[in-house]
Amino acid sequence: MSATRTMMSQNVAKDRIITKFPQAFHPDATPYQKMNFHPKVKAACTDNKTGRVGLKICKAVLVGDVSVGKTSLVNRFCHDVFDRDYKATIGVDFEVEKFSLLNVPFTLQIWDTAGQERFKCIAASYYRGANVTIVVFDLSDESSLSNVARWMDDAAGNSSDPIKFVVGTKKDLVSPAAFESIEQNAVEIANSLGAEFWAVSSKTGENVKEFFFRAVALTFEAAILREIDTSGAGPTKQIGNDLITKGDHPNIDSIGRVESGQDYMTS
Ligand SMILES: Nc1nc2c(ncn2[C@@H]2O[C@H](COP(=O)(O)OP(=O)(O)OP(=O)(O)O)[C@@H](O)[C@H]2O)c(=O)[nH]1
Ligand SMILES: [Mg+2]
Repeated sequence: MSATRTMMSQNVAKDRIITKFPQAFHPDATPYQKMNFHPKVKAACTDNKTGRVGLKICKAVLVGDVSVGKTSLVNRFCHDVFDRDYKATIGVDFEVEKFSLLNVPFTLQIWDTAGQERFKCIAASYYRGANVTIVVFDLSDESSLSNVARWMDDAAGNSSDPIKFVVGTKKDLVSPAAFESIEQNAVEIANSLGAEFWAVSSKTGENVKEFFFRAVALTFEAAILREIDTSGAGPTKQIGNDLITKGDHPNIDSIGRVESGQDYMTS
């Protein structure tokens, strides 16, 4: 997390506070059709009772071909920087980001894996238990899109029903006409995989924060709903207060996904 970022209470930076439910990139390119936080989730957050909950830190994993822009996407979001030079990721790396949603602290580990084949077996051991699977491809390189299904299979197949995204990067490199054409294909593929589609540019920053906020909100909501369902005692615990440092490998519980097709319009 950037040291210069203004910190608020609970050590959450000002620009990591989510008060409104972030919307999908495209309403026809998502299985997550809800428009607002679930009323039960809002009630749980308003209640704000302390205590421990089984849920630890949630985990997001980025996978995809070599050089599609996974590290750049993480660096743009976590550090607001962009590097034109390519430095291949060796094995895996991760960042920890703290958020506040509806005044409740929530922490996401963002795992950045290597696209190079020779690191695949290392990266694969980190897929397990991911709450969010993000398959990244390069909007300026059709071949990276054709590998999306395979990456999703590998990564999401090792997790328990994660929230799924297909993210096209380098939007700044494609003309509007080229974008329209590849977007159509990408939306079809994302839909067939039960994933939500996004198009971003780590160079300009376009849609990067919006994408991560969306991923965080869907993960948070699913985590709280699962806690409410499994505890049976209702929303009386505080969620997301555990901290980890690099090197820790917590055994994170997988979370249930919010039923798709629901539309929570209540305020
Ligand atoms: N123009 C432009 N270039 C980008 C963008 N994102 C990444 N790049 C460039 O693409 C190259 C590869 O980016 P990385 O983020 O390192 O790719 P990666 O997917 O992490 O690659 P591996 O770690 O090898 O799997 C770098 O030269 C980046 O500067 C983008 O949004 N726009
Ligand atoms: Mg990388």
